[in-house]
Amino acid sequence: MASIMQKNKQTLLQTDPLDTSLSANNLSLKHGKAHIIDNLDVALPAGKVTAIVGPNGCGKSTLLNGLSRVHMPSGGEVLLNGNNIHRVPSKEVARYLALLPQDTSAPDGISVAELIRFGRHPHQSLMQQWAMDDQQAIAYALAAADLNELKDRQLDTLSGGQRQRAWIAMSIAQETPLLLLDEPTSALDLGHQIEVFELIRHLSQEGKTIAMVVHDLPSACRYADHIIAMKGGKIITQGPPKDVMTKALVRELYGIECDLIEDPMTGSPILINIKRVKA
Ligand SMILES: Nc1ncnc2c1ncn2[C@@H]1O[C@H](COP(=O)(O)OP(=O)(O)OP(=O)(O)O)[C@@H](O)[C@H]1O
Repeated sequence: MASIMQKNKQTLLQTDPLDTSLSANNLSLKHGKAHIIDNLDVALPAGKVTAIVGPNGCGKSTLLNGLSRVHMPSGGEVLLNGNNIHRVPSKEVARYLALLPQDTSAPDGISVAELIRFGRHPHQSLMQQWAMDDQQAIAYALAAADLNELKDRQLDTLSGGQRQRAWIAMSIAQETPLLLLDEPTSALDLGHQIEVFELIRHLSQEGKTIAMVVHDLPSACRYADHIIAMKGGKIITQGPPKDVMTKALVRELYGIECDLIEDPMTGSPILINIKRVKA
């Protein structure tokens, strides 16, 4: 039995974050009997920020969960560094890939610092439970998510936005080359949204590959290098924001008319004159 397990397990070892890759071939994902994603091919550009956009229910979270091994495919495969992710031991996957899901839950009474410490679990072994690296990663994550003043508070006493920052900090503390974030700024005030998006950009400049589900199109265009636009479980277009974001796409995705202008500071597309055309 042990030798069969050994044979099926695959090893990933990559030291340069830019060598870490995540892709899917012919990926199909179901909820119960409902086919949500069918035969989808996707590859996250290494070292870049990818924003996944599309209307409610189009399958963005399902795709992210499929890519991160949370959701078992009904067909096709997800490849982490070229290996079928379902054949890689969980702890090894967790050293490469962190997922911040849309719905999070934590044990009752846990503090912010304790939650963030969970992020270090994949790096610990029986021989070495806690090291200087862990301490530094936690200090970095606390500062990055602006949580130093809240680190001893119980998670369930925080506001929704504060709690969201604590979960972001946990993902950052995991120090993985791949970060998959499902609506990481949905509960944040404008100031903290910008901080989180700038942190995401900074992490990608350090070589991390990041995919985030975002509803706010101007933020997706401003902070992502690559947009994946989804509808009905399919990728309808993808590419750099300036190439992808058109009036026709916005109409197709959301049933709204708008004009697009360039942000005078960044050159990224902004929507104006927005009008609903479809009920
Ligand atoms: N646990 C579940 N059981 C059954 N159906 C589900 C489940 N989770 C999601 N679905 C369905 O799968 C489809 C895709 O859902 P998903 O959450 O991936 O969409 P989304 O694009 O992330 O939506 P949103 O923008 O609202 O978060 C929807 O029709 C949804 O109702």
